[in-house]
Amino acid sequence: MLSLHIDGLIKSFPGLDGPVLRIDSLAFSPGDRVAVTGGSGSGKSTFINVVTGLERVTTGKVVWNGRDIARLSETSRDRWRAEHVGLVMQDFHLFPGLSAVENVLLPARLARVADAAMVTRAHELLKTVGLSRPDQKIETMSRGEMQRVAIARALLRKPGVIVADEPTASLDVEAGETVGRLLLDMAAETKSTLIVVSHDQRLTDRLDRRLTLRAGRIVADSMREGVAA
Ligand SMILES: Nc1ncnc2c1ncn2[C@@H]1O[C@H](COP(=O)(O)OP(=O)(O)OP(=O)(O)O)[C@@H](O)[C@H]1O
Repeated sequence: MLSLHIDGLIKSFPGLDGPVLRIDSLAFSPGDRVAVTGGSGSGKSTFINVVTGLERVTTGKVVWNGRDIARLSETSRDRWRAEHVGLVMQDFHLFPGLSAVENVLLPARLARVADAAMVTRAHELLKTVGLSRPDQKIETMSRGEMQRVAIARALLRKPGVIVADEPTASLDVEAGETVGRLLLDMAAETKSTLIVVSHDQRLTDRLDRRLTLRAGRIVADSMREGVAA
């Protein structure tokens, strides 16, 4: 579980009139489950990119458990992210030619931390997400199955925070329901802080807190009553 404190964050791109993201102050407690919503171009992906260190902020602090990742070099941010963040992206970022279990293990192998226990965990995670053929090649899987592989991969190293960008967007209702539930159940199991960008109301209604972005600003930040587990 990780806490997040953002302070004086500005993200600008050259050639634009103003910042695409501006957050004066924001805090997530360890284990928070937060939905991030907002219209197209409101800054949701930029928010994810800066809180995970994929992008460097222009100014400001992004402090995870006391560590300001905005001050780290790109290499150190990459290392920090690999250790602490489970990323589930809309387009999966899986590798064709590799099997389901090879995809789950790939980041850990690249980080040289894939020991026997992790191989066992990869197989267990695939079972948990409902996939019984660990050796099936990615390119032969349905989109719902691919998203489950991506979730298993994100959870392999028991990340302190899971960040999912539109995890149900390209799935039909039933697969989206399954993937949403898995994400919540598994975040609870690893006690991870959970940040989900989504337009899927069935999914966002299950989260405790909802941030709404407009033109790069947080325009609403609400706790939800009677959240379904
Ligand atoms: N690398 C970049 N260079 C210039 N402008 C950028 C860059 N990345 C994002 N932007 C701009 O920043 C704004 C926010 O983009 P962002 O992708 O964060 O929005 P979003 O809320 O995720 O949108 P969508 O829901 O359409 O994916 C947009 O106006 C976009 O054009």
